[in-house]
Amino acid sequence: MTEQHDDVFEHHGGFPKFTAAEETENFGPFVEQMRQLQDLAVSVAPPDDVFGEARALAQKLIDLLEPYQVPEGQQPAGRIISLPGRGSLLMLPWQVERFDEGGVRATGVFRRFHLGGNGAAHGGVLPLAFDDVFGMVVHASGRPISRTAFLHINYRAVTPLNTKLTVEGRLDRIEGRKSFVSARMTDESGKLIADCEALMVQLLPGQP
Ligand SMILES: CCCCCCCC/C=C\CCCCCCCC(=O)SCCNC(=O)CCNC(=O)[C@H](O)C(C)(C)COP(=O)(O)OP(=O)(O)OC[C@H]1O[C@@H](n2cnc3c(N)ncnc32)[C@H](O)[C@@H]1OP(=O)(O)O
Repeated sequence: MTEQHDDVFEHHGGFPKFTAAEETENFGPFVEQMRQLQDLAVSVAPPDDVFGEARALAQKLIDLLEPYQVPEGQQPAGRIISLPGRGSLLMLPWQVERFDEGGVRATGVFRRFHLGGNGAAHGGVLPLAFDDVFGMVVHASGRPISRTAFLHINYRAVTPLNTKLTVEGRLDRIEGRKSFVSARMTDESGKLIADCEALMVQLLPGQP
């Protein structure tokens, strides 16, 4: 943690105390355009001079945005719960539909960017989806921010791309610092795609 962080944030455990950010006119559409670019970057095969043009345009974007970097917790990305993936490019572009003590439900699709093989989502993106939902489950149930100690996934069926899926997660039980959580990923017919159990451990003061 830098001195700058200490000035700006109240801490709990090793995490800064995050606050929600306001949605603005251009940020959400910008994130969606960046996602479209990610999908295209992994799915196009143009002549090399087209990549040359793309590089030049990308460099313009980098030059435009680079002066505006801020410390963790001050950027809108990841802090706007009304946006898919809370506006974070790392998170899946899913929309939170329920966020309360009874649990968290998010719906969305895996896109071309998430392709593993043979038209299915990469197995590594499912833990990302579940882990983020569990972070929100802990937050929504009023528990202190915790870190994932273990996360166990059962892949029950091939995970399709471009198909609306739902993840529902909840807090099952609490033992001191330990929150035991579970979640299910289903398709619109209710078919189980994957289920997951995890242990989230509340951080002690000073723990990173
Ligand atoms: C923003 C605002 C606007 C919108 C609102 C949105 C809100 C959204 C909020 C947020 C969403 C996003 C949040 C994302 C969250 C993601 C979380 C992560 O992915 S964190 C990264 C991955 N995880 C790590 O890096 C952990 C690394 N490990 C550790 O740091 C330690 O191992 C830790 C803290 C987990 C435990 O270590 P110790 O030393 O503090 O404690 P010990 O004594 O080892 O464990 C405590 C108890 O837990 C059990 N335990 C620990 N690990 C276990 C394991 N792997 N399996 C079983 N039991 C385990 C132990 O046996 C012990 O149990 P006994 O108290 O004895 O009963």
